[in-house]
Amino acid sequence: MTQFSLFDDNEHLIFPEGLLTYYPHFLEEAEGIALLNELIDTVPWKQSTLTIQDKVVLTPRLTAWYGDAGRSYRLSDKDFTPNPWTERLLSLKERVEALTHLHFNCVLLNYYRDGNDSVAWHSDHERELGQHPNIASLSVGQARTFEFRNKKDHKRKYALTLGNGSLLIMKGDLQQFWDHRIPKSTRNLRPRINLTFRIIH
Ligand SMILES: O=C(O)CCC(=O)C(=O)O
Ligand SMILES: [Fe+2]
Repeated sequence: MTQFSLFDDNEHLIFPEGLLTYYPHFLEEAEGIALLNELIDTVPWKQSTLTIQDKVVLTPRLTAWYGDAGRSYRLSDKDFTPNPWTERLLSLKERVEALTHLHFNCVLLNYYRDGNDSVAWHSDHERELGQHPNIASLSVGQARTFEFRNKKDHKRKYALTLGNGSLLIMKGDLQQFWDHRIPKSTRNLRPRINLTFRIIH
């Protein structure tokens, strides 16, 4: 398996090195699509709400958490109990760990049903994730654009396409200095599921 830094050539002069590692073919094409279909059918998907300027709105995607049994997690000052690991998700976690030599105790699944689904600008920089969280992000299904923007200088912006079966490792200072998002698209997009393996302390 080849491993390469995303922002080679000119771009790596601007984008700090060591913040991202991208494996375009962590899963083969067919395995990615099989995983997509299995997860669409078997995961207890939920659509949560968020409050924007005193208005309660539905999150524009479906989500599910899985994690180590027997403990609940605290994230963004909310307590939640994850679903227990399934064999499939545990074996994916172990493959990611074997490749990256990192360790994870939970996974957040995001299901983007079509181009209307999205995640807004944010960083995963919660106290519970630690100062320099390593997050492993596995994507299956429809390729979607993933954008980064420097928190202080919004003109410093990068985009990359996260394809079916790809694995993106986000590490170091990335969450501290950069926001990321999956923008909506007016194109007619097929479903995509993203799995972010994390450690919650
Ligand atoms: O779907 C993606 O690739 C990103 C998801 C994400 O940023 C998150 O769950 O925090
Ligand atoms: Fe994120």
